[in-house]
Amino acid sequence: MKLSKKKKNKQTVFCFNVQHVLPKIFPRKPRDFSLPNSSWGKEMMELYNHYNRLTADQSVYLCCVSSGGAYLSKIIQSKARLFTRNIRDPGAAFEYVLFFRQDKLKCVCIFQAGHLLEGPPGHVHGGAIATMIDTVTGTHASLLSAPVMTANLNVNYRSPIPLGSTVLIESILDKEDGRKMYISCRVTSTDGSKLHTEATGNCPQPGESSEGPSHL
Ligand SMILES: CCCCCCCCCCCCCCCC(=O)SCCNC(=O)CCNC(=O)[C@H](O)C(C)(C)COP(=O)(O)OP(=O)(O)OC[C@H]1O[C@@H](n2cnc3c(N)ncnc32)[C@H](O)[C@@H]1OP(=O)(O)O
Repeated sequence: MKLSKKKKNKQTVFCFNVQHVLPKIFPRKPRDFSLPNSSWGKEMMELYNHYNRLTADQSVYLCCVSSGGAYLSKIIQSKARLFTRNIRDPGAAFEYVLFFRQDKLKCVCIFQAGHLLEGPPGHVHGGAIATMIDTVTGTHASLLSAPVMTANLNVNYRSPIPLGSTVLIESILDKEDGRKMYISCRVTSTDGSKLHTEATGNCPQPGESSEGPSHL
């Protein structure tokens, strides 16, 4: 993948290490699902290496175990898994890694869509795309403040994503208004030439009276 000079300059600021945040949230050392595995295609690897080079350390995150809410039964709590990381077969479903700019105003996610995510024949299911957008906007908003819940997500599907392909999901903070964070997101081909999906989300920090994201 060739990156234009302009794009390179823009991307050199992605250097926030999400792992620094994790110990506060997850008491056990999680398996890092964002590390490369044998299912990652050439494009996914090249992009990963590109963004990783811009970081001082490995700027990757993700764990599959959810700590679960106190209201859950012990059985459900022990079996709870982060939805996007609950399929152990590498490459079968959601393969992704997130990078954040140091000021946290922008985030980029490299996403390779596996064969279990089929919707229309040969293409990715709209719910799977929305799941990834929700993951990116929700994680982005959580890093900006504190764990959030998605209150509203508007998704416009512009062109289908071929199954097995790698795409970029980029989010930016549009506006912060008290507890509410407005984040917009674009899913594009890796060279940015094709727009697949656009979305806007409102992710407030839950108020004291609401249940809140106890799993984070
Ligand atoms: C720390 C680093 C961590 C990093 C590592 C993270 C790891 C993690 C990885 C996984 C990342 C996955 C991320 C998934 C994110 C979900 O998928 S969350 C699951 C889906 N969402 C839900 O289930 C939320 C259900 N809804 C609710 O619980 C409550 O409605 C909410 C959203 C918490 C808000 O309730 P509340 O706190 O009582 O707030 P409320 O006063 O009603 O409203 C607050 C403000 O938001 C506005 N609002 C409320 N609802 C709406 C709406 N639907 N539309 C527009 N505005 C609304 C209100 O108008 C209000 O505005 P103001 O009046 O203040 O101007």
